[in-house]
Amino acid sequence: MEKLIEKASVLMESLPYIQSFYGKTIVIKYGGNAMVDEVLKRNFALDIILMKYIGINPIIVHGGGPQIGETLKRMGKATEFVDGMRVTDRDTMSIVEMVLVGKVNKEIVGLINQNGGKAVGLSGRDGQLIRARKHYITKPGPADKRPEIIDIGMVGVVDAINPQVLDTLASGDFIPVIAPVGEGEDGRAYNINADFVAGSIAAALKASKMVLLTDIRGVQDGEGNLLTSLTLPKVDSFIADGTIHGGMIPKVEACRIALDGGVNKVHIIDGRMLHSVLLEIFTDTGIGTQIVAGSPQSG
Ligand SMILES: Nc1ncnc2c1ncn2[C@@H]1O[C@H](COP(=O)(O)OP(=O)(O)O)[C@@H](O)[C@H]1O
Ligand SMILES: CC(=O)N[C@@H](CCC(=O)OP(=O)(O)O)C(=O)O
Repeated sequence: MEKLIEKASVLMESLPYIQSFYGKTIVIKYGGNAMVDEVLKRNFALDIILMKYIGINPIIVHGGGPQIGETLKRMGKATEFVDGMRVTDRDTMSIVEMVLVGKVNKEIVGLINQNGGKAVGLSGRDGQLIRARKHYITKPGPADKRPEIIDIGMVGVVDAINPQVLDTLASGDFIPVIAPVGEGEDGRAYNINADFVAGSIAAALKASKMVLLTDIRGVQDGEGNLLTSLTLPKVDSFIADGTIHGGMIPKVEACRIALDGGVNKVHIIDGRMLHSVLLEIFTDTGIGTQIVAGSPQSG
């Protein structure tokens, strides 16, 4: 009996959160490194279905970096990253699109639909959802020289988001699942880091929350301690001293884009933990790292 009462109190703990998120949009970025095994993937799908059934509007943006890497390796194609971005020549771009749109996207859509949800897969090229422009990396040159500009091929940054297609899907009770491929003015496909896509979509929709699922507990300090809350000025100093590096940089930058765009709350959490999305959204304690705007003084 006590166990049953315990169950009821767990449900009750979620009531204020269900009330406050009812009818609201939450953008969830599902990183390729968090798609570890079949049980995790199925439970991620179930979490999203539950959110939808209780009246939240979840929007999924997925990655697939490791999955792209595996396919490129099988095809004997080398891959290189500059500042966390995959150098993407024309051949690589068609493989990126094939893996993200044709494989990873369809797998997530399939899992949600098999378990009773209504998911629709999209790439940023569908319904002009993501307009991209070419991304160049700029490195400071020697004191008296101009900065060095590095061309990394068909890598894009988000130029504009057209949320019309997402609004249409939400009004039909569908769950949009978005692959991070955008289309340029030249009509070509561009490979965009999925964190940036999530941040830009959350900002365009003025989402109530954005949650980035990754393969680590959250942002850690130099000693490896989990930081439960972090301000943007502190993020800047952690990037400057190298505490935040590699794949964590696009995540915190995506949080900045979302916060600047009016998103209320942004979180980086461990997607390898079962039901991590639900724990973040529906419990008093939450998990992972919350990033807040903060003032330069507040650290
Ligand atoms: N300060 C930091 N705190 C936590 N992780 C960090 C930090 N700096 C760099 N990282 C790295 O960022 C990684 C997450 O980025 P990434 O592997 O690109 O994830 P995803 O595939 O989910 O997008 C972590 O596994 C970790 O190695
Ligand atoms: C430009 C760039 O690097 N794009 C990424 C897109 C996929 C992605 O972001 O996947 P994760 O979230 O799983 O890392 C890539 O090619 O790997």
